[in-house]
Amino acid sequence: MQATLVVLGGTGDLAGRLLLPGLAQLVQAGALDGDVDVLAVGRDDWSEQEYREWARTRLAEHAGHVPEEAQDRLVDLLGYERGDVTAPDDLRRVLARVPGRPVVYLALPNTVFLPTLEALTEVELPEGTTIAVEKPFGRDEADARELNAVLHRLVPEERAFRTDHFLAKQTVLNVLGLRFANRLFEPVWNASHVDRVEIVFDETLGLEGRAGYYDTAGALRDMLQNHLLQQLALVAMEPPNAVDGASLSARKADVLRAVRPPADMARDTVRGRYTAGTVQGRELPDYTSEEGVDPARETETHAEFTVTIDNWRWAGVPFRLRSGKALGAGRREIAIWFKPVPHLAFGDQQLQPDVLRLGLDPDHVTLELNLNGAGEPFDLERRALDIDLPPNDLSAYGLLLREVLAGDATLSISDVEAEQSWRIVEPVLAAWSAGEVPLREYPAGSAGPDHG
Ligand SMILES: NC(=O)C1=CN([C@@H]2O[C@H](COP(=O)(O)OP(=O)(O)OC[C@H]3O[C@@H](n4cnc5c(N)ncnc54)[C@H](OP(=O)(O)O)[C@@H]3O)[C@@H](O)[C@H]2O)C=CC1
Ligand SMILES: O=C1O[C@H](COP(=O)(O)O)[C@@H](O)[C@H](O)[C@H]1O
Repeated sequence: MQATLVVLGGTGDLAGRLLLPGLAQLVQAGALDGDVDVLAVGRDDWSEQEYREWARTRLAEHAGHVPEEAQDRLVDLLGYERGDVTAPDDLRRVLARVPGRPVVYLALPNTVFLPTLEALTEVELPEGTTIAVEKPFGRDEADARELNAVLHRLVPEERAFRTDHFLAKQTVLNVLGLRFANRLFEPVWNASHVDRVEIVFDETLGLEGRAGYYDTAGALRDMLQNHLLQQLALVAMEPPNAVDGASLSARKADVLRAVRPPADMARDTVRGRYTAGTVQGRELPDYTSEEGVDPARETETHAEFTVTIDNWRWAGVPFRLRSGKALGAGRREIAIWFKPVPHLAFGDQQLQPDVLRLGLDPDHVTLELNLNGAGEPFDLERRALDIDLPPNDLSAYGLLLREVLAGDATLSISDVEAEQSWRIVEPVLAAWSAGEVPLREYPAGSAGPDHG
């Protein structure tokens, strides 16, 4: 059946930088042929032609790898409607233009999700409507509960998608293959053998003109509440009986329920904000002087916390999650640090324990081991087994959009997962807004805030 992807927030950064390029890849792969068109909704007073010009420029900038002919075919599929997505009359007018099944995609700031979904309750939705909501799913746990309640009034859970494009990244998907398609790792994947887990996504990018969304979100809500906790869930969950939406969501929800929020906020959490500096040759201004930023909000651009998991498999193992913007190096990985051997028969050599690193962008797996070195046979050396993962044909957003359009929830987050993730983050938000943890400044281009 013909579907129309209705992108609410169709003039935003996400739409231009990631959704349109993902769609162009799907056009090139023949995955949209004749079945899907796209209707963008924004507040700019643009004609369809003007929107198409904007889209063409964004595609030239961000989809250079997709042949121009496929970009042109996507541009031909694009429609545009001006409207306020929180106004039922505007939404009614937009949906009246949609032939067939609408797939309504909320590419909006998280503060606009609730008024938009409430406005949709006043519109008669066509049979088979799907609704996809970006991350972070709301502002806090109460907001997420309310969003879930409204969403369930609009569509059944199987047609409600809470998207998280990290679930469509090669390395993140590969956590499943590595853990559950190999015999090797699962027997040591527990507190008896694992010392600690780090999930790090450091970015060299700064604000990039996104104050409208980011300055009221901050790094904790933008990255840790969703992308990083989802990675934790995949690393720590019990084996699913199948790789499908229902099984994965159930296992992820179980482990998220068992996560104990940071115990001591001053010790277990770090928040930081970048000042002016140079990142890989590019000058970045102080975050507070970026257009649209209100310094009084004290928005963090770097967030870090350590949690433990109250279950048999993981009791006592710290999971450290960290993400920041404008950092000097883009360390992006899940690192599983194993415990030292119980007895080292090689004299007093000081050895690092084994570590398994699952690297993101570029995607690779590295297993660092202690092995015989050159020269003296029993002088051990650190060696790495390194595997580059082949790039996916589709970007994370290409894959995610394909799944959403097909109604496949494998890469979606369930209502429970969204609420549980807020339950974990909420005490940190409360402690930070009560000033219990200092906001540490770090120069753009540095390694991040000094933990003091
Ligand atoms: N940008 C990114 O790299 C990524 C973003 N995301 C998620 O995507 C979502 C959007 O982020 P992003 O695109 O960066 O934010 P932007 O601020 O760039 O875009 C938000 C869009 O929503 C529109 N909008 C806001 N309120 C209304 C309204 N009442 N009626 C109509 N349109 C409205 C804005 O229009 P206007 O310009 O008129 O304000 C703008 O087009 C967020 O939830 C974010 O977490 C997820 C992954 C990556
Ligand atoms: O969701 C988001 O993700 C991006 C990082 O993901 P990437 O795939 O673009 O590397 C982050 O920059 C952004 O702030 C956040 O909203």
